[in-house]
Amino acid sequence: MFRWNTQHPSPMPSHRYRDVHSRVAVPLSERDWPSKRLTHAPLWVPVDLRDGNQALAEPMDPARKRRFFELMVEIGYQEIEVGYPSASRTDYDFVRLIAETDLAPEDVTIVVFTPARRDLIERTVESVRGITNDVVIHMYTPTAPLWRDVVLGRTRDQVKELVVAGGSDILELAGDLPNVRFEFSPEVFNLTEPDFILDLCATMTTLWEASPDRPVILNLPATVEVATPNVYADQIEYMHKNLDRRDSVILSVHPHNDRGTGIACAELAVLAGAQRVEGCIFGNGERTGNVDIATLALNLHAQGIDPMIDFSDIDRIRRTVEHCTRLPVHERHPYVGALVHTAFSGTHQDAIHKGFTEHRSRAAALGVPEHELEWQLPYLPIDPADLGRDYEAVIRVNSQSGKGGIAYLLSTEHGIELPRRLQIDFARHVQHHTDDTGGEITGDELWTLLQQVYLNCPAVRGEVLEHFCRTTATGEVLTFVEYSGADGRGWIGGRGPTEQAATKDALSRVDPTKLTA
Ligand SMILES: CC(=O)SCCNC(=O)CCNC(=O)[C@H](O)C(C)(C)COP(=O)(O)OP(=O)(O)OC[C@H]1O[C@@H](n2cnc3c(N)ncnc32)[C@H](O)[C@@H]1OP(=O)(O)O
Ligand SMILES: CC(C)C(=O)C(=O)O
Repeated sequence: MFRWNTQHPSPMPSHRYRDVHSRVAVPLSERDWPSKRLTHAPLWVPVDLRDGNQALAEPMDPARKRRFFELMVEIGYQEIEVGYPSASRTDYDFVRLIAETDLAPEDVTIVVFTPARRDLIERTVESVRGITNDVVIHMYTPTAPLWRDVVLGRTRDQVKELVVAGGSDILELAGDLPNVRFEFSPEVFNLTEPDFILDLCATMTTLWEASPDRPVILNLPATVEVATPNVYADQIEYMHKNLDRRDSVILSVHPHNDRGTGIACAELAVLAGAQRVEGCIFGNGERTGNVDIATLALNLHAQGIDPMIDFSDIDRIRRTVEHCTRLPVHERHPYVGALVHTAFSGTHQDAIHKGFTEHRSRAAALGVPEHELEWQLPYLPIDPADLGRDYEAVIRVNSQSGKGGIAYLLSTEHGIELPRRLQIDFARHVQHHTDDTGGEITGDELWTLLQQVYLNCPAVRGEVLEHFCRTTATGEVLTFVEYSGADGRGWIGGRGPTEQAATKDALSRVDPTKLTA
């Protein structure tokens, strides 16, 4: 039999790891999420100022925190985790700044984060005193077996006591503040026994008297991503179906990206019943990061669903985020990377070029502005213009490119539409050039090469077959003549202020002895 797979066992010690199903039970047997659809945006909660910040070698200074917060407000986030006020003076002072100024518009909810430790809870509650906005006090505790054993050194019952003690402290210190609500996160939810999570969540919603008017946020983090996204979706759907007081709970998720599938986890979790998603804009965060809530939002946009956040100037957002985190956003990062709307390869460029032409003529035929017309372009999942990008970088030419890309650059940057047969001829010259240099060739360099090859070359001898006139973006006219010479067919050009002058120039360079005009 044909041996089509010739891979060998690797020397990697994979036997050291256990699969997720032997680490945690996932009791869901009938699942609804696979047949559900995304129809609207969940409540997004950026945690860049807390979870993202705690992952930076150099945490944000007050000016950076403020700039980031202002950006989040400006683009539409309505609930923002602003810090871990008991952990550092910067975080505490930032919460006080919100209390003492009008930095936060009144409809923005402020979230502060605390562990279940009375001294730290006291400091947290102190930090939010005087804030008139809605406030969420977010308490977390490790609950997964490894964390119970190794980090806390407590049994399940003792962890429950810790959670109840923390929850009671919060209630005692902030329960009478009418603008304050509560959030609980069992840390490493995805590795904790489901019955324990249900027990802790029921205990907290009872203790905090969750009601539809004062719902409790239960945030179920994949603190460390350990399974395929369908497993997380099953875990979330199980909670969605079995949580106590479900109508008084806002079910939230907080995926990380250790396996590179944080986005899929969040999307499937929303299908499974999650209503709120915590993450970071462009995915900063511990290790491989928190889930990227910009990509999540734009994935909705690309499906025709309003993300409720304004990414229409994505490069300005990127620059601000890069400034605040001091981390660069990768060129291939979905939606925002410098190269994500660019095609270098010939067949893709050809398709995009044709797609733009079709788009323009469809818009004209329907009498609809191009930026309003339904988007159907090959290889471009969304219109870069929706994100404030122009079309300049959509096509870039190197040795992988073909005539379509070259023609596109000459057309968009120099206003000149080459006839198809000339495109084919010129593409051979460009290919030699890019093979020699090994690099990219810009629109201006293509223009220079075009002039070298056809306009600044010596005259030729041959018989004129056909000629084409083209007007450039600067108004100059170029005439290209196809001729048949001793070595076969070729092209040569001439230029002038008018068609007549350009044609006369071009024809004179084919065979001056036959010139009659
Ligand atoms: C998943 C997450 O993102 S969780 C957030 C993580 N973020 C941070 O840790 C950033 C800010 N943290 C800090 O500044 C500090 O760790 C502080 C101020 C919170 C505590 O500092 P320290 O008192 O010096 O404690 P340290 O950090 O060394 O150790 C943590 C202690 O808290 C315990 N602990 C950890 N999580 C929790 C929790 N959620 N609730 C209660 N206790 C906790 C640990 O078991 C350990 O206890 P031990 O000292 O008895 O062994
Ligand atoms: C405690 C929660 C919210 C968290 O940051 C995590 O698990 O990553």
